[in-house]
Amino acid sequence: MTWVTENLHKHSLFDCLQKSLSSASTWYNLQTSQDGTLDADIYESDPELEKICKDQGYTYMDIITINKDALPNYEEKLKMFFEEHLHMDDEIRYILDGRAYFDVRDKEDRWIRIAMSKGDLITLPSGIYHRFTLDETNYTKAMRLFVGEPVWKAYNRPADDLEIRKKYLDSLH
Ligand SMILES: CSCCC(=O)/C(O)=C/O
Ligand SMILES: [Fe+2]
Ligand code: NI
Repeated sequence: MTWVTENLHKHSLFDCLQKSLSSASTWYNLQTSQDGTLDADIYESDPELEKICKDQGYTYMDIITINKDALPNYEEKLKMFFEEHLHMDDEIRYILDGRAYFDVRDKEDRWIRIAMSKGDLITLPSGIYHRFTLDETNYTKAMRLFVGEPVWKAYNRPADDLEIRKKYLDSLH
C-alpha cells in the first residue's frame, strides 16, 4: 500500500467536515472562482484567466502534475503537502485536471475539507493553516500562481508567533 492509499484510508472522510468551495470561502477568507467563467481546457489562451492574473498581479505561473509517474519524489512531496502548514504568501491554485482536497481549520480547530476539481481556482490567504492531498484517483494537474517570485517555504504548525498568522486571524474579525 502506498503512503497515499494508506493516508486516504486513515484520513479521507472520517475526521474532516466537507464544505463546498463557495461556502468555505465565506468563512475562511478564501477566494474562489468556480462560477463557470474559467475554462481549464483553454487555460493557455483563456481571456478570463488572463484577466484574473492582470487584476490580481499574478506574474509567475507554473504547472505541477501530481501523480506517481509524473512527480519526482512523489511520496515525499505528498507527505510534505499533507503536513499542516502556512505560507507567507497567498497560495493560489487552479485545478486544470483531476481532483484534490485542500483542508483548512474551522474556528473550533476541526478540519474542513474542500473538494477541488477541474476548473476550480482557490486562493488560500497567507497565514491560514492548511494541508493538501489527492483523492483515490491519485492524480491532479494544477497551475500555481504567485505575485512576483514564488516562495515555496512552508511553516509547519505551530507557527502561531509569526506576524502573518496574527494578521490572518485579525482578518477574520
Ligand atoms: C496543488 S499544488 C500542490 C500543493 C501545494 O503546492 C501546497 O503548497 C500545498 O499546501
Ligand atoms: Fe501550502
Ligand atoms: Ni483527515
